[in-house]
Amino acid sequence: MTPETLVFDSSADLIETARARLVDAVVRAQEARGVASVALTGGSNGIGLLRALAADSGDIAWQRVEIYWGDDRFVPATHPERNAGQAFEALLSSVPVDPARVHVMAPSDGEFGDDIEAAARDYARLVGPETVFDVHLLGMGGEGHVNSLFPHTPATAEESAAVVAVTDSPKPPPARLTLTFPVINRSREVWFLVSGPEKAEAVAAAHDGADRVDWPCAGAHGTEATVWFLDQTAASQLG
Ligand SMILES: O=C1O[C@H](COP(=O)(O)O)[C@@H](O)[C@H](O)[C@H]1O
Repeated sequence: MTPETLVFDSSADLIETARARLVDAVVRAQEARGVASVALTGGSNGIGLLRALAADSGDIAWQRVEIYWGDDRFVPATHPERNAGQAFEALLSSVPVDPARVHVMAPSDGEFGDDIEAAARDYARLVGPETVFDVHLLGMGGEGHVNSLFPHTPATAEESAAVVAVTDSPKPPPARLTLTFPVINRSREVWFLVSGPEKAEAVAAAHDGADRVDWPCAGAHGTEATVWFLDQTAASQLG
């Protein structure tokens, strides 16, 4: 399926359109199935989108949103690099979510202590074989990583486990938990939120059908839609 690629003058414009479309996607999912399911991402635009939603989340019924994370850093719960902590600060502490529907990945001082493999198995059990995200949000690194799936790593090659532990992430912090491609790619919609000239080569590689081993961003797609929200600099190498 051909991805939809939207190019904006600025990341602020990108975020505002993604916000409006996410409100619409969540409301439609709630109308169709009662509960919407969203996988969040960290990163500048991912957290910017959550801030924008805190200001205006339209008709979203927050009690009926299942919230997951695509990845998180395996550091103490209060560490500033936790994607979950940033998401709570940006949005989740100010909207009426159902705590039982907010599925945080374990931190390194949580119930599994520093046993990152046990933490990965636990999140894989939680996600199970059935969970399908209505929208899986993705940021992207300049080398094309999405979630914590980096080029030329076992996590990126994973074909069965839903969640894996990463202990040598090239981007700090080194210890992370991440959803894998089998789970990302059963999402109804996968949205990339990408800005900055350092991301342009990876954006172009994904659009040119690169191998996900080299450019992990090339391997992520939704079953119903794949949408790239780009600023002009990130789109600058598109043909
Ligand atoms: O390490 C990570 O980076 C990506 C992208 O971050 P950005 O600030 O360059 O947009 C993020 O999406 C991912 O969740 C995170 O763990």
